[in-house]
Amino acid sequence: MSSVMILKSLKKKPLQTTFISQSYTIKSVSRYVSTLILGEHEGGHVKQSSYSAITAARSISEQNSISLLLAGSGPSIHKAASHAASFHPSISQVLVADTDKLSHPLAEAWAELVHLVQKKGGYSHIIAPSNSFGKNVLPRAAALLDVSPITDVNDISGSQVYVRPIYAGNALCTVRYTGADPCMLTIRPTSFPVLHISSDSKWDAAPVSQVDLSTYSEDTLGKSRYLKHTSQDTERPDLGSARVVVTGGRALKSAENFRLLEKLAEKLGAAVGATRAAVDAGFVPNELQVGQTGKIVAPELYMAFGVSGAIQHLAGMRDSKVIVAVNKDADSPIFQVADYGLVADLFDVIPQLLEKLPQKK
Ligand SMILES: Cc1cc2nc3c(=O)[nH]c(=O)nc-3n(C[C@H](O)[C@H](O)[C@H](O)COP(=O)(O)OP(=O)(O)OC[C@H]3O[C@@H](n4cnc5c(N)ncnc54)[C@H](O)[C@@H]3O)c2cc1C
Repeated sequence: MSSVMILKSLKKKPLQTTFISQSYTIKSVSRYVSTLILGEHEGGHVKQSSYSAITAARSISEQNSISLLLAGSGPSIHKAASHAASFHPSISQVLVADTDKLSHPLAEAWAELVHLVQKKGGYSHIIAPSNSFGKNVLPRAAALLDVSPITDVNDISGSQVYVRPIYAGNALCTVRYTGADPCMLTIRPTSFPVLHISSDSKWDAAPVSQVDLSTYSEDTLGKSRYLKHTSQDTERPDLGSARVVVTGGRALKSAENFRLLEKLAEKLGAAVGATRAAVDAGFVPNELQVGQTGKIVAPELYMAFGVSGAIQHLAGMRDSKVIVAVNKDADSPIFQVADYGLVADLFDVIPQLLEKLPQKK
């Protein structure tokens, strides 16, 4: 690596844009705030993205009364509910909708459930993570409740003022919600780190209550049918929540060459990501795509190999804490967002990294 040039660049920050009508002023409105979080669970545990939604709810108001809604059937939902009830003192209650009709997270069935729970609970806010689950369920539930949702929120400046990216993340837009309750949001989990509390803190676990499903309408349930669930069968961390991500672009040239990146990921305990060009070329499956039409990630370390840095790709990774880019072309746009840049051939760099990095224990 001796003959390569190292670039240190200033990260370009997205433009901050405020689209608030002049007649409004930003101030926190003092009123009773209660939030329903749409929670996802797997294997008896609530997913981290749902806990990020709790952090977002706390940003709306510290006095927020937060209810976490879980749905499904069997012992795993009760295990997840019991974990969640003692996860953080800001959780006021855990609601469990225990029915076979919700064993699989079908959007229509969930939307109907949210409609029912909102009618009973009268929450001022409803929040879901901005992932396939939240993006699927929340707009449908919003339509049933006749409100307009705000999506992809990455900052909260008051109980009704939210920041969200526009133009593929090149500008941030501040919006004020002026509609009727509930104000419905999808939030970017990477922007709201999960709240942790020291293990010696003591508080009473939140109550776990069953949702009364006697009026749960099944009318909408015939519109979609559950077929099967496939998930990444890997010991590597999940791309959406990994601390380190190594991403390859079109320059990798083949699925076989992506094995190099996988070996690097194994050494670093990282998740593997890819650009859309690499996915479209069939080097890796679609679920590894990072970007505007792929996953949004914000790891501690993002390493991009042979990635040009198209705006649609940057939209999915520019919030990463440290970005390292390796590219043959010194003028490649990826260097505008990189903290550390290496102008080099990835086929020289990756084998050297593999040789020098110790095996992860
Ligand atoms: C509506 C829409 C949505 C999109 N959504 C996404 C999205 O979600 N995610 C996404 O990634 N893209 C998305 N795209 C595509 C995006 O515009 C780019 O085409 C894509 O990101 C480019 O991928 P790439 O960087 O792998 O390929 P290229 O742009 O072809 O870049 C390859 C890079 O590799 C470098 N290189 C070549 N050989 C080597 C080598 N041996 N060593 C080191 N460097 C080398 C080159 O200098 C170049 O910079 C979208 C496009 C559209 C229109």
